[in-house]
Amino acid sequence: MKLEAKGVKKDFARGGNSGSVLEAVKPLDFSLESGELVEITGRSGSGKSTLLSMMAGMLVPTGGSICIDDTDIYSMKEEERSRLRNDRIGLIPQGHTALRSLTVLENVMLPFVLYHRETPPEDRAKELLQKVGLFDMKDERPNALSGGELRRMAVARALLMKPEVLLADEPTAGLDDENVELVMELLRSAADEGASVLLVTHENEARKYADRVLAMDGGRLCSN
Ligand SMILES: Nc1ncnc2c1ncn2[C@@H]1O[C@H](COP(=O)(O)OP(=O)(O)OP(=O)(O)O)[C@@H](O)[C@H]1O
Repeated sequence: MKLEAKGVKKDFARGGNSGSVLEAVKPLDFSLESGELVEITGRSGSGKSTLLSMMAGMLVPTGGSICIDDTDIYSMKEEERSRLRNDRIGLIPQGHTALRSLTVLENVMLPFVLYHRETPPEDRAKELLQKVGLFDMKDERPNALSGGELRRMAVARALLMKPEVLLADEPTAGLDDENVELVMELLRSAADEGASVLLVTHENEARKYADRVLAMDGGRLCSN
């Protein structure tokens, strides 16, 4: 699946009623093909997460379009876009997004629970928990997990539905070298199996897994 940003931009209102605007993402073009892993680096505040949220169908651009296989996702009805997000896009957002009332296994199965009615993919969820080293914690509640363990749980959740597009915002934040490698290998495997993978990271270690490394600076994207 091809994910493409065409002249996409995002402005945020700044300074209350002063009418000033922050151009968090300046008009840019970017495309992500099946089977490739692209890394975006850049200073804090340069617009990386804003771009990723727009690509994920979570944040309406101020201008331009985000297309999946030539369909503008923001021209879809909200319900259709949310189904597309759930079925075809795996998102690892910044920070922690665990539901505290569910177990680790149930948290990983969430993308399934939201829309599907057939047999839950429990075996796949367990296999992913094994891969991220959390199988023994599958029945715990998220508050028993460390920050790094919660990140790894989010990686397993994003991979559950074998998404065609995987968008990861700092998926290795707070992980030790061994776990950075483990998570990067999972993202690389997803790309090798045909997913389009976009990764925002400050992690130097991630470079060796990427097909392309781009840098964001002041809302602009350039090759690195
Ligand atoms: N909802 C919002 N409302 C107003 N300004 C915002 C909003 N979200 C982001 N910004 C601003 O847009 C700019 C880009 O933010 P963004 O989170 O995309 O940066 P980033 O490169 O991902 O940073 P970091 O590496 O720290 O996560 C920042 O100046 C930020 O303050």
